[in-house]
Amino acid sequence: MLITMHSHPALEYQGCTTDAPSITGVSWKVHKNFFVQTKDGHEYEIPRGHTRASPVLFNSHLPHIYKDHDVYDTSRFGPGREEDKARCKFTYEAFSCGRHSCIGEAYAYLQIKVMLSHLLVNFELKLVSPFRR
Ligand code: HEM
Repeated sequence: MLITMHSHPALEYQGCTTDAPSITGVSWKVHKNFFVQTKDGHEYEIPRGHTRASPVLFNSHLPHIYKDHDVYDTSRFGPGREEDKARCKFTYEAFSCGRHSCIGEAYAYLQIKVMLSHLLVNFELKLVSPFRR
């Protein structure tokens, strides 16, 4: 099946798809000791050989980073707010960060937009339950 990309106003800026991949988790083995710092300033050393797990769903809803952290609000990533960049370059980690971050990120966003475009262009959508505030 060939799916073509139709542009749709709802998909104009990246924020509309940025929330979609925020439910994954990342874990890997630590190859050399490193330090992490909590928001209260406490430092912990993570020793070599340990497995580091990063629950992306949890990290994407931290109240000291994201305003109304439990609300599905794609505008939080848009111009003027950019909550995903407010703290540091590693705040948004759905595609991981650093040297081994996802090389398919841009492609994944493109695919999500193609899928959403296809749904918005071809179907009438309505909420069957009230929108959670
Ligand atoms: C919503 C879709 C996607 C999500 C949420 C996602 C997420 C991630 C995450 C979190 C990592 C880091 C894993 C780690 O540190 O252990 C990763 C790595 C990677 N991803 Fe994705 N990914 C997505 C789609 C894709 C696509 C479409 C491709 C290729 C076409 C791709 C290719 C890769 C590759 C090759 C790596 C390994 C990079 C490295 O180790 O240097 N991903 N992805």
